Amino acid sequence: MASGEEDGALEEKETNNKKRTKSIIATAWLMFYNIAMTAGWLVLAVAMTRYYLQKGTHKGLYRSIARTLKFFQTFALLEVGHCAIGIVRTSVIVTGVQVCSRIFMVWFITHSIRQVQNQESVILFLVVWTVTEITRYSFYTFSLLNHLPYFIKWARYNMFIVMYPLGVIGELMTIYAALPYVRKAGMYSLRLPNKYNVSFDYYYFLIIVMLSYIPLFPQLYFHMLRQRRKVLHGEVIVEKDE
Ligand SMILES: CCCCCCCCCCCCC/C=C/C(=O)SCCNC(=O)CCNC(=O)[C@H](O)C(C)(C)COP(=O)(O)OP(=O)(O)OC[C@H]1O[C@@H](n2cnc3c(N)ncnc32)[C@H](O)[C@@H]1OP(=O)(O)O
Repeated sequence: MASGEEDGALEEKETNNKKRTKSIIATAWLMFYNIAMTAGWLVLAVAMTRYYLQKGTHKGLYRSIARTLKFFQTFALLEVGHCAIGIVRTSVIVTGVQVCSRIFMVWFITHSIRQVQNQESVILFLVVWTVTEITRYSFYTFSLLNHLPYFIKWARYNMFIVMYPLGVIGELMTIYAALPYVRKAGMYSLRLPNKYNVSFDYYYFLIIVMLSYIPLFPQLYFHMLRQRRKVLHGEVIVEKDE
């Protein structure tokens, strides 16, 4: 009987040790990830400011920062993994929509359709993303260190109220500007007849993507408003299973 109890206690101790090791590794990784991302977006902020001050125009700005932007925004795909393996308490779906829409903007719009790269709307979403991400990743970094300055917490849960709609306006205007070029070039489209007997029109796909902002964006926005109430006003919010 006594030996059974001892075995149980030993097992519990081992499980706790494993959990602790796992959480130390996860915290170390998140620390590295958040510092790297804060640094990446800071580099982008400095590069954009320098370009604009030196050239006095936004034309050519996107091309000058494209590589760094593509690298750090693509790296953010790991965030979906963080949620999926449970090292951060965030919904995979919410994070997935957020990250995928950004990856889509970077690779399948701005990178692929050169003619839109000098649009003001590109600069709009770039500036908005940069300000948001510097705040967000420094928020996570300082939270992990248990030394979160109030102004970062405040900025994280207030700036999005304006930044989110501005970012969406920039993104939608850029996709809209891309439409005529996509139609003219028949880009990423598959016409019939072909050996697979399927057709795909990227032009109409983009229109569907634009329309999908209508149901999806409010969900992200209201998710952030709930997070804001929870973190800034201490409200207890029962989240539905996502
Ligand atoms: C095929 C094509 C598909 C296209 C589809 C198109 C449709 C798209 C429609 C929508 C379009 C959106 C466009 C977006 C534009 C912009 O981004 S504009 C710029 C403004 N943007 C924002 O302000 C972004 C706001 N969004 C976010 O912050 C997140 O991405 C989020 C996932 C939406 C919400 O974040 P969430 O993680 O839920 O909230 P938090 O409060 O920050 O965190 C919750 C807890 O998790 C911890 N945590 C999360 N990440 C980390 C991390 N990296 N490191 C450490 N910890 C992390 C966090 O600390 C919280 O923990 P607790 O405090 O313990 O709860």
